[in-house]
Amino acid sequence: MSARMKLGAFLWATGHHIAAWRHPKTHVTAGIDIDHYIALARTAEAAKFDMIFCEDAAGLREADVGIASQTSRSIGFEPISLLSALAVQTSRIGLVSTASTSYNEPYGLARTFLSLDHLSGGRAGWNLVTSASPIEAANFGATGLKPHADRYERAREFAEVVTGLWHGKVSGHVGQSFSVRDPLDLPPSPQGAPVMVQAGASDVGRDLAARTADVVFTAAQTFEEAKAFYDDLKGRMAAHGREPDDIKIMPGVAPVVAETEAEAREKFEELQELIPDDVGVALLSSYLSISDLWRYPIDGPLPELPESEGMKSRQALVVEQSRRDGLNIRQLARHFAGARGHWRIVGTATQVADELQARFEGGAADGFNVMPAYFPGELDAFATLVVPELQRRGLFRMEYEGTTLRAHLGLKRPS
Ligand SMILES: Cc1cc2nc3c(=O)[nH]c(=O)nc-3n(C[C@H](O)[C@H](O)[C@H](O)COP(=O)(O)O)c2cc1C
Repeated sequence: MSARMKLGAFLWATGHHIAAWRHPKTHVTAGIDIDHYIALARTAEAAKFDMIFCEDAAGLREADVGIASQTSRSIGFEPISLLSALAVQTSRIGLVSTASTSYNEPYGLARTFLSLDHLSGGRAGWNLVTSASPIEAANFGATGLKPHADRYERAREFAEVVTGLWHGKVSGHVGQSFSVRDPLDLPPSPQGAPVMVQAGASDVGRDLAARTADVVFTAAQTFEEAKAFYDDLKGRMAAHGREPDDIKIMPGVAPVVAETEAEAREKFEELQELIPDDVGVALLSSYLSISDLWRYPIDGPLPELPESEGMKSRQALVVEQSRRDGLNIRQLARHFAGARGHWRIVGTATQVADELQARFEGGAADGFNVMPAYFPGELDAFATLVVPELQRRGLFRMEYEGTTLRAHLGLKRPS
């Protein structure tokens, strides 16, 4: 466990709550508003966050364009372009974005991230993803989504070539998927090389992370899930000659925080009320793997469901919750769409800090990737209420000690 927790600010257009775009304190074009992002990055930097993180997918986020256009991330910048602009508007905070190993080539991607690392003075990070969505696949040829194992095999070689190029060790790579003749036209950056981030959850995804990642994001609801993931991943590292502390594991957390618990609950309920029924029902349908849920009365119970061929565990979870709490379709849709499967804490700064501290000190996290419900309000609330509470408890830095992302994270400079 690290001495102090690491914090990431996961930036996402109007916010992480699916209905954030309808909130009166957001604006729908936030995803393409550079001033909005500059303000968020500066807030996170003033609060001494380790990094900001921008996710990505080269395609719409929902298969149905009508539904996609009614969620909080329907328009947004390509993230590496965005972070290049933010690099010159900030001076300390780490700049991390996703890029796909399925729809890029390693030489170009290595060059782009190492350039970002240079122009930010050593603050860049790459979240390696293999891209699991068939929606993206359809934008890169007609052959559809490649099998999971093939995507990870390509990702393994991709990561090897990229890190080799960053460390000046590749020339003449000829492998299964890639062939690269020359080194990059860039020297190592002030932090040596960009930070490698991953969020794979599968067995092969965890193995790749154990071998190559510096930071790992995860989605875990309970302490037990988070702890099991943490122990499993750290346990895989010795096989690759690495120490447990060489990877920082940062589960996502979606807090809604206010001065009083009642106020926090009110804020959360206000967001829940904003979820359009058709969006809630569409997302619930996908969890249940049925297409005609919209035919049933929204204030009535779930219909009898055929056995799922999709996400069996997710279907069972929804059915169980509807039985246990007597929830109708509308209530279930709001419950699952609003949280989107992430760990949510609604409460005061003390309550949020207590929960983060328990996971951090209980060996289930090295830090957290904070996913504010809407921007800028909930990032401001976390920065002004929760961060000072964590600092008061000695759990988070008061000042940056270094200038690079590796220095913030306490990571060794790559050799
Ligand atoms: C916090 C977090 C952020 C993620 N960001 C992205 C992203 O930006 N783009 C993407 O395609 N997948 C993203 N993912 C999905 C993971 O990369 C991965 O595909 C998923 O966890 C399933 O694991 P597997 O690929 O090993 O099966 C993210 C996951 C988490 C937990």
